[in-house]
Amino acid sequence: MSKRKLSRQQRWRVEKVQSERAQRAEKRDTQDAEKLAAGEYGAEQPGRVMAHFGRTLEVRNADGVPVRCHLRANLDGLVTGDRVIWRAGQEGSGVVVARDERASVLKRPDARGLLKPVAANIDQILIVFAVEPAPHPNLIDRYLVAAEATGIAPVLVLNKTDLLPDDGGELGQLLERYRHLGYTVVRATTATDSGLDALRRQLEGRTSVFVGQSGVGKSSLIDLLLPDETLRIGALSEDSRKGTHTTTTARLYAMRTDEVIDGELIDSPGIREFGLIHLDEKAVTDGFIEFRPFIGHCRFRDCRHRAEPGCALLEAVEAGNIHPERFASYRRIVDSLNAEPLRSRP
Ligand SMILES: Nc1nc2c(ncn2[C@@H]2O[C@H](COP(=O)(O)OP(=O)(O)OP(=O)(O)O)[C@@H](O)[C@H]2O)c(=O)[nH]1
Ligand SMILES: [Zn+2]
Repeated sequence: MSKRKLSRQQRWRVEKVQSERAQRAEKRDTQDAEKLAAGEYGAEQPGRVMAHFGRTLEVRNADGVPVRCHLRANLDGLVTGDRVIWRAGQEGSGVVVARDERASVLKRPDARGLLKPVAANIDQILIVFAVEPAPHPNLIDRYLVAAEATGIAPVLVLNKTDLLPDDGGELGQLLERYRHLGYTVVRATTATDSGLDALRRQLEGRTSVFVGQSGVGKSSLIDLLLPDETLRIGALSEDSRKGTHTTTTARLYAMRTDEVIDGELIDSPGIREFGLIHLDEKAVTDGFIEFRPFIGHCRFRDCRHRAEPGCALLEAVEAGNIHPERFASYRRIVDSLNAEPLRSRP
């Protein structure tokens, strides 16, 4: 039912229910504090947030078992991937009492365009490309720049290598260029049994997210990496029954071999759509990692690296130290930011 169609009385009831709910939550928090003081909770132990639904969290304990927890009143803004300290209560639930320092945070714009953390402690962003659909020339650079701005290491994953010509084709050469820049490049295919071996090695011991254009095979890869698919989908549909936003809630999944966790994925539709919005010109320049030795060496301090005399970047392109296609790509990305001021505004 649309909100506009609610009668005044219905609206009043909705507000009443909401305020009662808020009061109950507040009361629960007070009770928690009392229980904590009274020693009704177990010892402090480490855990990791697998998912969050308002003030309820799913926290994975040290043995990898999920526990429903709620938040202590003074803790707010926990996100999937956060490492926390929690204490077990009765009936298999618990309370989160503290959050560890975050090693990294992935942010996304909310409905109003404000950047909000959606996941924490991610070790690498896997940028997935495919032989088919072939990436648009600037696309890899756009993803790399966006990843560099987060401080989280990007990894290029070329998927569908079964479709690659024997000589590797243009795409093979392109990826060599990125490897030369220092980026990790991994090849994958879901078409053969050993097609994910290199990818699995790259995922081992790390927390990763998959991003990339539609159709490159993210779902196919994730489904193979997390074969317990019913569990995964089951968890998602359970969330939607409770009325939480499955489209925005990120979830942490453990990849296991013989019950041992050997890597973790954080996934949500929003994270998969990760892209270049919200960057300014400086962030784009900084995101081209091979530019770094030359930044600050232009004759003019406010050089925009267009046609200025004594531009260290242009000279580096001339000298063959910056690939002309990367530089052209840089230009195009900066121009697109200027052309879309609304999208680049935080
Ligand atoms: N030949 C080949 N096809 C693949 C491979 N991996 C995935 N595909 C196919 O590519 C198509 C798209 O795969 P998806 O997994 O849906 O891609 P996605 O990135 O999740 O796409 P969105 O959900 O739109 O973001 C499907 O038809 C897959 O079967 C591969 O390694 N080789
Ligand atoms: Zn310059």
